[in-house]
Amino acid sequence: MIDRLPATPSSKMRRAPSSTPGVPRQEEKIFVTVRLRPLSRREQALYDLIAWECTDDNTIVYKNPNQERGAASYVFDKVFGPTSSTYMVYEEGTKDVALSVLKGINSTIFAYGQTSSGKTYTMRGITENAIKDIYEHIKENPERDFVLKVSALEIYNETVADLLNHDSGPLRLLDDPEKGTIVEKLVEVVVKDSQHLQHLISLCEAQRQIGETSLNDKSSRSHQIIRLMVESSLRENSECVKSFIASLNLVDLAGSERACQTNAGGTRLKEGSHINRSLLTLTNVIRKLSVGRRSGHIPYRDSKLTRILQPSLGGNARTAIICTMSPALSHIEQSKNTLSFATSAKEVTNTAQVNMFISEKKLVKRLQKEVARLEAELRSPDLSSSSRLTTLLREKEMKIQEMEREMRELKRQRDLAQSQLEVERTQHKELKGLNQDGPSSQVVRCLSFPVEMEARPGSSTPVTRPRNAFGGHSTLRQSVTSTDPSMLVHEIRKIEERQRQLGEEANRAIEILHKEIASHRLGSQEAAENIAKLLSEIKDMKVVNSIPEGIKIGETANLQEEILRLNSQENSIALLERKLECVQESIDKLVSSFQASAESPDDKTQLKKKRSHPFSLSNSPNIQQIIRSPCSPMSSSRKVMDFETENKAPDGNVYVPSSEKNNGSKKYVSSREGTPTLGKSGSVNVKKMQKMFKNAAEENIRSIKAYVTELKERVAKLQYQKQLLVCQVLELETNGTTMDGADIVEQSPQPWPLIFEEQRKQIIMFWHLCHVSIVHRTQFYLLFRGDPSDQIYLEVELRRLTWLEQHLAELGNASPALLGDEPAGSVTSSIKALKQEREYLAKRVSSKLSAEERDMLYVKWEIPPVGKQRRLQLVNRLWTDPYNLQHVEESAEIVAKLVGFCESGEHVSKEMFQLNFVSPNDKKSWLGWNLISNLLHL
Ligand SMILES: Nc1ncnc2c1ncn2[C@@H]1O[C@H](COP(=O)(O)OP(=O)(O)OP(=O)(O)O)[C@@H](O)[C@H]1O
Repeated sequence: MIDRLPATPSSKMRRAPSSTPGVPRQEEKIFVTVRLRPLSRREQALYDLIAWECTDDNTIVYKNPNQERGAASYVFDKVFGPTSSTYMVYEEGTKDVALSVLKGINSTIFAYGQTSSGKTYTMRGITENAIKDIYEHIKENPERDFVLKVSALEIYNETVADLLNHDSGPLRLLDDPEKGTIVEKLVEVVVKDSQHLQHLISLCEAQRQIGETSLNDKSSRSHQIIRLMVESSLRENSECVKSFIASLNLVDLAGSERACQTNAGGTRLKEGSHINRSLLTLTNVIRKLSVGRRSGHIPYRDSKLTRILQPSLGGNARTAIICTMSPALSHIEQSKNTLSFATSAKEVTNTAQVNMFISEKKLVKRLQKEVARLEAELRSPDLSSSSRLTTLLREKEMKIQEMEREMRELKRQRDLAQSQLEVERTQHKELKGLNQDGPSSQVVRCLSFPVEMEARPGSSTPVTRPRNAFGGHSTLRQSVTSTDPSMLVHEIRKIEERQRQLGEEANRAIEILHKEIASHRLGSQEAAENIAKLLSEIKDMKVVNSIPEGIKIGETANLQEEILRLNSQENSIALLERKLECVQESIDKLVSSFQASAESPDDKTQLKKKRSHPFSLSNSPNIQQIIRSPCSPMSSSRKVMDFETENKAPDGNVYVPSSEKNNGSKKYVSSREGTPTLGKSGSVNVKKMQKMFKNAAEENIRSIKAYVTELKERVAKLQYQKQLLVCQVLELETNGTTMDGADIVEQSPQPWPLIFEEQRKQIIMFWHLCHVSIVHRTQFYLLFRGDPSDQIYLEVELRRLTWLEQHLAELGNASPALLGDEPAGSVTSSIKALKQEREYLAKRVSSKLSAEERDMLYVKWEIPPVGKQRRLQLVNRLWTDPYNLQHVEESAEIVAKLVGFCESGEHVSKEMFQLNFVSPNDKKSWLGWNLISNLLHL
């Protein structure tokens, strides 16, 4: 724990750079106060004059009573006049520093001044108050243990003596590399309480060298240092082993004196010269320190006093100096010297820090406690292990119960699946029995199954499965797993029905678009051309999109025929899709040409355009119907609501004074902001109207665009559903030629995440076997991550790959990798294509990956540091291990970066993802479907 340092006047404080990690240091200047005593009886008797005055708490002024001239003033941290009590001096000048010792910070308080100026008088009071406060603090902090030790010494004639052990004789000073200067054999007494301490201090005083001078009856002839060591730590039961330790030095210096003033001779003269010499060293040290440590050598070693006080002078301590002064004019020179010393002292900076140490005693106790605890644990091992075993057993039991429950559920599901399979087998055998003409006609016979069997009473064929409406994925999945040909035919028809509805919807949209555009005939040539083009495209679309309604589900259905028919329709679907794209492009052009014309600065042209193309939405009443259409992405948006409200006829007009002062006419505007209406004067805000019309038209076209996009996506979805059906037909055909009913895949119901993992593993394996483009693998892998809606895509991909793999095995030389472009290619060419793709990706390594990323990948993928074509080596290692899922994941990440699959920011719609083996960036549409048809050779 690190305690905050005691408060210090902010003017004196600044943070030190943290040089000692873990221990806070604080730079702080010495706190300097001046105390001016009253005139002594002796001075009064001599009619001495008062030469000093404390003008405020910080300023002392010299006023020469004999001269009228101006006075010199000195400013310090605190100045105490003759009426100030010692308590006040303690409270305001030294208490804060003194009590730092309780928080682990060394502190020193000393009094400096000429002889008889009041040093001893002041220090005595300060010591008393400090002791009182220290014990008060100890009382208020019972959670801490405090240990106080006291030692005392005097330096008399440059000899150090122990004031608590008078018989010890002169003591030596030793230099300790860690502790600094120490006084050898100095007795340290453990203090019992405050009285004990007071008593010890009084003993010291009694031992101190005192002599009578002409200035002071009891003049201190030595420097006295009382050192109080304070150790504190948290009490026994605490886990904290850290303790504070610090010392408080209470220093009463001997007074500087002038022999002429003290009338000293003999012993006193000798004492005086020693005193003055050591005080001179102290002054030199202070002066040097005051101009900064860079000023060079600091002469600490020139006196014992400065050696001992070294840490307090610019070192690890907080220091307060009280400079005592006589107010007498007769001592003016000495007083000025004192103030000069004080002025230097206030510039000296100390660096105090909290002194912490690890209490060995506490550490030992804590370790002993820990050992005892461990021993106790060791002594009763059975207890702990048995309770652990019980917990483990309970956990195991719960697991077993859970597994049993799962087994029961699995059994139930298996029985259900088996009974379903039985039904399937019976059905299949019956169908097989109808056809004896070989594999292909077998399929035809299968497909000749009556479509609406339930509707035919008296039918001999049992119908066990209810015919669901063909709607969402769940129904589709059910149909996928069933592989019932009649269901397939039924589903194909349902899809067609949906497709037809979609077509109708598209036609309606296009018609409205047509009307809309017809009502907005633009004036410019370019726009007119655009419109003409758009109209012809729309016309084309209507032709293309008219999917024959006449095809009715006949008495019998043939899957082969169905596929042929689907295949022929496919062209029209692809055409529809392309046309939708053309319409979109035209709309884009229309918008841009309209914007260009609207931005024209020519007001006349604007007006002309406005007149000829009033973009009034009232011209297209059906547009709201489109927007409200359940298929429209705008159907529920707040935008539509605003749009409707914004454009309807205003409820009432509000009079607004016109700002156009040129005609001073009054103008009426709609109560709705921005919707103009004709004013009584007939003036129209043309620009405003143009802007409004432009916004409305743009909004309209945006809605249509969104709607066209949605149509495209829905067409794409239908395509996938169809693809899935075709795959089923293929599978059925293959099964029909090679297997009997027993070979129909028995699927145990599994949770989707497991199915997903399984299918994805298979797909990865097929990709590898079929040398599929690694860009395709990456895109598919990253797009389909196990969402339940991914089922259909995985199903299609898996079926296609299964079929392709079989197909390759049969042909021995087909090309799965180039399915989109070369349906009849060879394995060799697909390998070649893959190689080219890798070379292409290798070229992107430098531009798409940073040098750092490259280096990291080279290391990770173990590409030798020297060697040619490191980039190609890296790419060649991608997607090479289908068994290692981490390898697959990492390969996908790298390829995605190389092709910018992730960074493009574009939303890659799953529905729009084409299951052909080319990049989705390739603009070709529906190649996947064409490919399947081609492979079917239909
Ligand atoms: N602030 C004060 N108010 C009243 N009397 C004071 C004050 N300061 C000092 N005295 C008196 O002045 C006399 C000299 O004081 P003191 O002995 O403390 O001086 P000193 O600086 O320690 O002298 P020396 O250096 O010679 O030891 C004492 O009689 C003391 O009582």
